Amino acid sequence: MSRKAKDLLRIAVAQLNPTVGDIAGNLAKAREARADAARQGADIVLFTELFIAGYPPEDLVLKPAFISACERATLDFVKDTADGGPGVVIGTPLKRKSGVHNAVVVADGGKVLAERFKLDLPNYGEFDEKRVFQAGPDMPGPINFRGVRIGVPICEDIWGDLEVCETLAESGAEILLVPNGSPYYRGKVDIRQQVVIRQVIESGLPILYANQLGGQDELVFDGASFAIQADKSLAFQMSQFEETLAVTEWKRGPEGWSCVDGPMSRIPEKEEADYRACMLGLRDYVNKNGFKNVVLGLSGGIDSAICAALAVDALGEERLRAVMMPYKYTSKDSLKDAEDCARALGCRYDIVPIAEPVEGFSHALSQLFEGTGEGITEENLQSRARGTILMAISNKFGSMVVTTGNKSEMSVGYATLYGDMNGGFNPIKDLYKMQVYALSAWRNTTVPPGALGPSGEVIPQNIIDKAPSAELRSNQTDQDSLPPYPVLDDILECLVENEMGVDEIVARGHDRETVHRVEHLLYIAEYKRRQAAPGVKITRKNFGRDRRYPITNRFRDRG
Ligand SMILES: Nc1ncnc2c1ncn2[C@@H]1O[C@H](COP(=O)(O)OP(=O)(O)OC[C@H]2O[C@@H]([n+]3cccc(C(=O)O)c3)[C@H](O)[C@@H]2O)[C@@H](O)[C@H]1O
Ligand SMILES: Nc1ncnc2c1ncn2[C@@H]1O[C@H](COP(=O)(O)OP(=O)(O)OP(=O)(O)O)[C@@H](O)[C@H]1O
Ligand SMILES: NC(=O)CC[C@H](N)C(=O)O
Repeated sequence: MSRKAKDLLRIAVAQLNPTVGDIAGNLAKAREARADAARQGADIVLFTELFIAGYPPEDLVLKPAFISACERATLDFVKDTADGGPGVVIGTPLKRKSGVHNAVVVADGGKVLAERFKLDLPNYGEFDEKRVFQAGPDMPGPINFRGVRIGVPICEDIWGDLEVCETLAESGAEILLVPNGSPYYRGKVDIRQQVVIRQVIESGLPILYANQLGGQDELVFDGASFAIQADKSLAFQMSQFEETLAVTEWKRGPEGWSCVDGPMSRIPEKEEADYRACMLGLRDYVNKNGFKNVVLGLSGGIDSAICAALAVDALGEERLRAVMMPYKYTSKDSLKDAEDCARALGCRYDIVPIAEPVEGFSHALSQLFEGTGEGITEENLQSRARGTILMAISNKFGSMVVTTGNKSEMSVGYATLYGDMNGGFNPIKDLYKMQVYALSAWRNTTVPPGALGPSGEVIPQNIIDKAPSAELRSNQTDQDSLPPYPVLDDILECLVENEMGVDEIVARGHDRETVHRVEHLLYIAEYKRRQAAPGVKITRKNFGRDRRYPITNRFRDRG
């Protein structure tokens, strides 16, 4: 085993997929990774933020039993390092006199070399760390690891203004190892690199950034760990969306440490990245919650088609059951498109007509509803019959219902509560309709790495080309009720992601009345979103923790 580490250091980066709360499983994963790193001659293994607990543990941190179990597992892992193999930098919550901390333990030779506490607790967007953790009381100093002074800032410590990296450099650190739990949103890889480059400039030190992998409820941790040399160049790049361990080699020269060997993986472009995030988020939600398979309503429309493709890619064709539930408004085209889609994907396809349940409800209500005209109530009964059938299949076979509302629909409430909104998880909840089209067209030409589905046109072109329709009455299209999707999506992005004012949106060329209407629909659909299934976060601002609007809300922007 290499002990000559003064001028040469082999650092293994464990970009692994822990499960929140599975302390024993996470410890086993850490052990396996360390054994692998040892075989590859590593001196030290860098794990990601709170690896033993899984990130983010949220209010589990408030449970003393959870905290002590994490510390016990961490100390077991520390003992392992007595074998003379690699040392470790491992994240765990720790309760100390100063409170419960988001911490890192650095260990070698069977002993704890140092504990470090996160100073900057993120408390915005999806993060709530001030709720459960105490910030570290002191600026951290470097840790002597086999003669090398390493600094260990923890995730947000490199994002804020606390100058943790600079202070570490001033107190003699030679290299910075940063464990992260940094969730995906579109374009995040570039943002992280800019953040790290800024810290490299301020500290003059090379920075190794290790990120978690995997889905955790609404969040997807995309890995893509990397390092930036002291000269600001990219030293190595690990793959995105893949669980992997890489051993990197670092040399000490007259100018300090530099990375001389490490992987240089490709980072996917926009559509591929979003698609793979949705796929990984769905896969981990289903697997980590113990579902053997999933079920969805396949209508012949684009939303359910892309969800079916994502489910097959995430889980394999044998784990998806697609159900067409026709009624008198279902067109021949829809029947054919749904069947073609299921056939192209190779999944199970069943047809369960809903005429009987819908007419049964109508019959049961006929006296009560006497003298009223037909309208949205009758339309929603179709949707609720479908939702009930899917939940029955779920109960009978243990399949989780995948729900299929895109972000445009979820924004304006264009979905039926206890109907098509039924379901456990929504892989496209944070994709606007136009993005659903873009990703569908992209998937028809490309099978992403890690996808279990087939190649070719898995979403029949007719589904992409035809006008979207809920088919709840004759000749209905979405555009009867909503502005054209390119217009709607742009207005929504302005309102939701950018919090823009109505005047500003109108100045982009939108009709004022349309903007007011969309704003109103967005506000009055809050009650639906509060009852909606969770789904994968893809944008900077999703409808989960990122956006917390009141349901009861009379504010309207009238300039
Ligand atoms: N602030 C509030 N807090 C709590 N509850 C509130 C509420 N406002 C209304 N409600 C309740 O919500 C009910 C209305 O919501 P809901 O029953 O969902 O019905 P609603 O939103 O009126 O209608 C569903 C809409 O989704 C559209 N759509 C589009 C695409 C597909 C599908 C499909 O189903 O396949 C449907 C459909 O065309 C229609 O415009 C009210 O009757 C009231 O009980
Ligand atoms: N005939 C049907 N058979 C099975 N499921 C259906 C049927 N109609 C609607 N659904 C379910 O309800 C969901 C909502 O319908 P919606 O019309 O919004 O989406 P879509 O049909 O997938 O796409 P599009 O809006 O492009 O037509 C569908 O995605 C599907 O899961
Ligand atoms: N876990 C953290 O502290 C992450 C915060 C950081 N801003 C990120 O998104 O990467």
